[in-house]
Amino acid sequence: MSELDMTDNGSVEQDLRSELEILNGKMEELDALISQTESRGKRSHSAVQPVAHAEGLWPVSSTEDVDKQQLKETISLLKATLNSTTDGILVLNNELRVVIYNTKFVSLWNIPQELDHSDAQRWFNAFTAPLMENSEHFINRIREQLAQTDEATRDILRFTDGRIFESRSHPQKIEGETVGRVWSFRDVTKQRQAQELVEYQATYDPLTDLPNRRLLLDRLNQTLARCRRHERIGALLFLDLDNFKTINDTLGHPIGDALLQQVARRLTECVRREDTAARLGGDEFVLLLAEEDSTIEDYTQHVDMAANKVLAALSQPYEVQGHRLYATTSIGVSLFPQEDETADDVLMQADTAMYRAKEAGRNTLRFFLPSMRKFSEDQLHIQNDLRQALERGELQILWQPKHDFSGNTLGAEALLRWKHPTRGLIMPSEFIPVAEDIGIITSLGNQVLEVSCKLLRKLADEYTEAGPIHLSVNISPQQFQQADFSMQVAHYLKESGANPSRLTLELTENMLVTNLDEVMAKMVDLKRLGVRFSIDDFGTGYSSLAYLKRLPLDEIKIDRSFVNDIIKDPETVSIVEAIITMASKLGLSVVAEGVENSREFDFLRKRGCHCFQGYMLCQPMTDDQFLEFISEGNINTARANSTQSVFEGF
Ligand SMILES: Nc1nc2c(ncn2[C@@H]2O[C@@H]3COP(=O)(O)O[C@H]4[C@@H](O)[C@H](n5cnc6c(=O)[nH]c(N)nc65)O[C@@H]4COP(=O)(O)O[C@H]3[C@H]2O)c(=O)[nH]1
Repeated sequence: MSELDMTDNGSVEQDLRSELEILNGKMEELDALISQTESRGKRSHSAVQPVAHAEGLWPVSSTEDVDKQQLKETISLLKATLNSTTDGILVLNNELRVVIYNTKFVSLWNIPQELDHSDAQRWFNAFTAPLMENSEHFINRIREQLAQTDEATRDILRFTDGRIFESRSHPQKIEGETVGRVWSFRDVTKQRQAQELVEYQATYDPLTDLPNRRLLLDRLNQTLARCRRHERIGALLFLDLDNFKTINDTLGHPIGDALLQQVARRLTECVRREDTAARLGGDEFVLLLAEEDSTIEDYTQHVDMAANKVLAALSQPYEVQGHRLYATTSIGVSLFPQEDETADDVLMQADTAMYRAKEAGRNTLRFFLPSMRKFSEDQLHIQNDLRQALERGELQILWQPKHDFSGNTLGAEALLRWKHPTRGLIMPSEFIPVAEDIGIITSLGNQVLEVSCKLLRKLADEYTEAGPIHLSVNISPQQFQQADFSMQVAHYLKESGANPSRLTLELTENMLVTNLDEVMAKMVDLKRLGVRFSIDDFGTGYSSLAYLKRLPLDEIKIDRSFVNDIIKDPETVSIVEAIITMASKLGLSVVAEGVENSREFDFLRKRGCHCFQGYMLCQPMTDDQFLEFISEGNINTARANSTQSVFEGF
C-alpha cells in the first residue's frame, strides 16, 4: 500500500535542518571552494558532474584548476558524513536527475548497482512499482515536491511488504535559487506499528476486531454532521443477543468469546463497506448504516430490510468448539437526525427501542418512537423499585389450576405478580426480564420455589380429599445455571417436607439446547430427588428430537400461540397433532396452555391431550382462592371467580 500522509510541514524544516547539519556544513565548504574557482573566472559548480561509486553517487569536478586536494578532502568528508547517517539520503535536481545519494538509501530501497544511477525516473519506475501499490502516486508526489520550491515536507510511505518509511524533504538552494531537493528516508516500521497498535487498541475491540464505542461515537458524530449539512437520513441499529448470558454462564467464557467472534463476522458480512459494525461490549453490537439522500419512507423500508437480514443471519445455528449453539437477537433502530440530538442520544434511543424488541418477544426489531423516551425512564424506575419490591413483600404468587379433560384439578402453575404501590399490578412479562437484567431473578425464583414447596406440604397435609395436587414452578435460565441449584431445590423440599414427585420444574427449550450434556447432568441430579420436568412454551424455541429423547423429561407444554391458532390455521393443526403424537411415543404427558374456548379444548381433547390450562378453565388465583377452589373440588368455583371464563363444561 502506498500512503502519503502530508503533515507537520512547519516543524519539519527545523528537524531537517538539524539532521542535515553536518551535511550542510560540508556543502558550505564545497560552495566556498566553488566560489574560489568562480572568483578565478571559472564556473566550477556547473562542471560538477555526478559519478557513480560503489557506495553511492558523488559530485566530482572536472575543472582542472580547482584545488584538487582540497576538493578531495571535502568530498571524502561529505561522503563519510552522508554514509554515517542512519537515514537514506537522496538529492535530485529539478529535472528529476540524481545528484547525490548515500549507501543507506541504496540499501533501504534495494537498488542494484547496474542501474543507471543518474536517472531517478528510471529508479522509481523499476523499484517503486513492485514495492508500492500506487507507485505512480509516489512519483507524482516527488514531482509535486520538486515544484514546491520553499516548503519542507514530511510523508509516510507504505510498502507492500509492510515496511513504513518516513520521508522528509527540503529544497536545495544555490544563491537563493532552488536547484533541486534533498530527501531523507527513515525506516519507521517498528515505531509506526507500535503507534498504530496503541491507536488500534484505543479504538477497536480486541476480541472481535470491530470498532469500539469510542470509534463508533466518532463516526456517528461525523455521520450526524453530514446528515444535517446535506439533509440526509442515517440509521443506527442497537443489537443485543437474547440468550448470550445463558451460553456464557453455562459453557464458559472461551465459548462465549468464540460465539461473539462469529456474531461479529456475520454482522460484517451482512453490511456494506460504507456501514460500520461495532461492538460496545458484552453481547451488545451496533450497526451504523451509511446515510442516504432518501425519503423517510424509502429509507425506513431499506433499514427494515437490512435489520431483518441481520436477524435472519444471526439466528442461524453456530458451531463453536463442538457445540451447536443458537442465539437470537433483538434490534432497536434509531433514525436520525430528528431534532438536535447528539450521538449519545441516538445510541440511547436505539437502546430503548431494543428493549422494546426484547419485550415484544425477542428475535425481532423495533424502531425508536419519541413516545419510547418515557419508557426508558420508566425502565430505570422499574429497576430501582424492583430491587426493593422483594424486601417490601410486593411480589405475590398466583396459582393457575390445570385440569384433566373431565375437569379434575391435577395441579397449578405458580405465576408471579408485582403489586406496585403506585402503578398497580405489574405482569411478569414486564418485570421478569428486568429481574434477569439486574440479577435478582435467582433470589426471586428461589422464593417461588420455597413458597411452592410449603404449599405442596400444606395440600398434602390438609387437602387430602383433593387427591394428589402437583405444583409447577417456572425456572429462569440464570436460576437453573446456578451451580448450587440442585442443592437449593433439595433444601426447600427437605425444609418443607414436600413430596418431590409433586413438584414440576418448568424449563424452556432454549435453556436446554445450549449445553445438552451439562443440562442433562443437572437434570439427572434433580431427578434423583424425585422432581418432575416440563418443557414450557414447547414449539417456540429450538425444538430438537435429540434433546427430547435424551433428557429426563415428564411433560411438554404446548405453547399458547399454537393453541390459539388451531382453529384458524391448518398448519398449526399439523404441528399440534405432531407434538401430541411425538409426546405420546416418548411417554410424556402433554399440557395445553392458554386454552380460551371450548373449540380449542375439544380439538385438543380429541387429539389425546392430557391436561389443560387456560382462562376458559381458570384464571390465576390467590392462595386463598386456590385453596378454596381445591377444597370445593369444583371447577365452577373458579368460573364464579372469573369474569373471563368461557368454560362451557366438560
Ligand atoms: N392470553 C392467555 N394467557 C393465559 C391463558 N392461560 C394462562 N395464560 C397466561 O400464560 C402464561 C403462562 O405462563 P408461562 O408460559 O410459564 O409464562 C410465564 C413465565 O414465563 C413468566 N413467569 C411467571 N411467573 C414466573 C416465575 O415465578 N418465575 C419465572 N422465572 N418466570 C415466571 O412469565 C410468563 C407470563 O406469565 P403470566 O403473565 O402470568 O402469564 C401466564 C398465564 O397467566 C389464556 O387462556 N389466555
